[in-house]
Amino acid sequence: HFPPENATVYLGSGFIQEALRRARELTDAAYAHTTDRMKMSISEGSVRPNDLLALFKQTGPKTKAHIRAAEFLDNTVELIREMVYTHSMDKPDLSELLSAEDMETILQATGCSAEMKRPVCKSDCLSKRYRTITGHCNNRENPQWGAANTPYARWLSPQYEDPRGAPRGWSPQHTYHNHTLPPIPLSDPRSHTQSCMAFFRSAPSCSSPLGQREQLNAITAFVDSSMVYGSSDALALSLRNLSSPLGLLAVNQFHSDEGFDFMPFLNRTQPQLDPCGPRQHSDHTSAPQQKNNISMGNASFCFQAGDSRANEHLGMIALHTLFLREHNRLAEELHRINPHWSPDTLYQEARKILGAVHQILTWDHYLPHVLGRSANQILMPAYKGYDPAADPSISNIFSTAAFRFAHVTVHPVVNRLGPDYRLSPAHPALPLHHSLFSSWRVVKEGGIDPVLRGLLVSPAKLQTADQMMVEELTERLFQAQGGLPLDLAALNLQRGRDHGLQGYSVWRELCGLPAPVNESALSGILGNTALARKLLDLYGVAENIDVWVGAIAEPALPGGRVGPLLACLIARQFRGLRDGDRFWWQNEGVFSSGQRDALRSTSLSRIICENTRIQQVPLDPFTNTMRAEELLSCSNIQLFNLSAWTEPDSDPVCGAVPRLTLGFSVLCGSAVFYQCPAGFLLIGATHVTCDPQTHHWSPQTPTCQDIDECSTDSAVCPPHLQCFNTPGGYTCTEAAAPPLSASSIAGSVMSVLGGVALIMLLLFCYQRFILRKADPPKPDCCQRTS
Ligand code: HEM
Repeated sequence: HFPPENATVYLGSGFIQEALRRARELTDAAYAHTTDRMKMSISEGSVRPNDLLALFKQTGPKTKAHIRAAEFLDNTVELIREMVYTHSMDKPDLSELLSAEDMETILQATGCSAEMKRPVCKSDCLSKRYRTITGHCNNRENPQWGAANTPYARWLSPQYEDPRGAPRGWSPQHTYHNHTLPPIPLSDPRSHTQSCMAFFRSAPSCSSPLGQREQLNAITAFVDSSMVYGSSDALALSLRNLSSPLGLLAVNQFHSDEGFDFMPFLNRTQPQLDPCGPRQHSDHTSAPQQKNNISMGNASFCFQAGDSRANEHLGMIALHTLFLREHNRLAEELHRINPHWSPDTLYQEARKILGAVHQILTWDHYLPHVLGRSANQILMPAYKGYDPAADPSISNIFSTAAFRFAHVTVHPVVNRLGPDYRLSPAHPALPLHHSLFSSWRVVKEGGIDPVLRGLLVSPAKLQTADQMMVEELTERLFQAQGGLPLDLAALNLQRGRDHGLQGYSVWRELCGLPAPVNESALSGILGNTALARKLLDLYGVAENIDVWVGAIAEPALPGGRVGPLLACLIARQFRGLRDGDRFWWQNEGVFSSGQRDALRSTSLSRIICENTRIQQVPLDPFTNTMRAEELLSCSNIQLFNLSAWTEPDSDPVCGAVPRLTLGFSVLCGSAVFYQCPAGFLLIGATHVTCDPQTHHWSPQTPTCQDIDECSTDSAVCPPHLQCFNTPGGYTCTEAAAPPLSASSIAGSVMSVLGGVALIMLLLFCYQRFILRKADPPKPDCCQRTS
């Protein structure tokens, strides 16, 4: 079966099939192992900190399918390599040994072929108006750019320890610039209780079958409020309230926040695995009542949102809840001004507004504080319109290192404040690890308002060289969920190696910043000789420093929270996300100029005022508010005026927009699109267009016709019940008689009343003319009853 030396013969199908068979077995065994591990967690009745890491990833069915295919592919390629090596003792170059057909066979068999298929993009007016949920087709030429379940972009090629993707530092003997990479130091307090910290590699993606390992981004890259709506169609659908005619998102059916909604609970099939409830022995600082598991029926405690990290921190829960409420508020308001819009249109328009709001809050209100005003001006020049050549995909360096800068800004204490912005005994301040995965606290401890007030007036942690990350994150991460705690700093460093990120100096060079060649250069860059020495003691040379730690060690730029390297990397990512987004809120044609003007006035404070009971807010929630006197009353905050979303009722050329008496319509360009309510069928065209020649709408306006479910589907009711059609629905009843409509009920009441009146009259006549025979009869009296 094997090619002779120096032959350019391909491996052949028998060989490929054997590799595929063994790789499938290996992959299945790995999945079975994970299932067993999960079963063990269930039988132990606990979620271990490492299981929580798995929860961090958005593993919907589509992501799972891609990961499985990629792992199958990875195992196949690895096996082929091994099989060739054992036979020829030669380091194989698979690109020479696998023909194009062999490669196609492998991609088909593993499922990667289907995963990498170019999506078909719709081009009707409404598809051009709204983003897809998955982010596909934003870029028409490169429809995968920025989409969910695509690999992270690389700005620098990866550097692994072998040609495939072994993590940097995997082999203790492997050296980098004559130095080994440092392991977690032995002085770690955990070394008494655990010899190592479990770590799972990020899943590979299908994208580079024979090349180096790439990781998968399961969510959309775009700042599109996907944390509210989800990044997969299935999740997006499950987050909606499909029975509402208002395009609302589903809300919690068990609890409300004094009239305001909570997110629904996640419907977990294994409630034991839910990490969000109070823990029986979480630890000694919990109040006794918090230690008892509170029953929520069969529902789980974790909230369901568009992003799986929603429950990770109380602040995240509060913000996710806030945006859910804002969607529903917007949809209701839009319905008020456009009652002819369908639930889908209301959902999409509210989603579009929330996406724009999120972009404005991020770019205009948040980023300048991260980069510093002057760096922001230089690195984030004014918007010049959509650039189809700009790739918005999230880069590996951004997610694995740069945007994790914020881990060093996380405060160790979560303040929850009362209406007077003071700590109150009702909801005391919490150590950070008690606020992780603790959704029950907003349900049972005063809703989201105290958490939001805490966020509004508590400063972020200031990063210092001697305490980069708080111990709450390095010593107690997920401790309250049981098991041995994790260390977020160690995870960040190891993740960087797992993803093959190159060292600190190389990234500085990419940014046009001088690479530190010696200790004094590094001391100059870090503004701290002791820190520079410590890093060089550990890593030997600056090229070896793990980029995350090198980057956060740089002092912040004036008015910002990050140093020059992070500013460069973060700004580059955000420029791509802005310029490469066809639905960017300022891109011509996305919103009207009136709508853009309204959007410009948006603020996080306004959203808080409109969706909570909070009465006082800072003018700019992204700057630190020190004193209660600096707060403004909500009545002084500019409200969001949606009048620019009122749809015109006439077209300049064709006049009045043809609407449906029963049914929905929406104007898109010079066309009107129609939809019928559930239970009705659209008869006629799905849309009509304004004909500039005739000045008429054509073709004819459609109508909505009631569907007779009883005659179209005989099995609609159980066999022993009879089906009766009603407008938009049907009923199943035992009685043979049809259910009464409103008009027939009124008719029946009239008949009964008439009958009673008749009897009364007969009685009256009987008494008067039969019992009292002496009186003369009055014919008109009895005549009236006839
Ligand atoms: C209490 C607050 C936070 C906690 C407990 C937390 C925890 C975590 C954990 C456990 C991971 C996964 C680590 C790994 O295995 O690689 C992670 C990843 C990450 N975190 Fe945080 N984090 C927090 C706040 C933040 C903030 C404020 C930001 C940014 C503004 C942030 C940005 C990120 C990013 C970008 C990733 C990588 C995501 C990915 O690629 O999947 N985190 N965080």
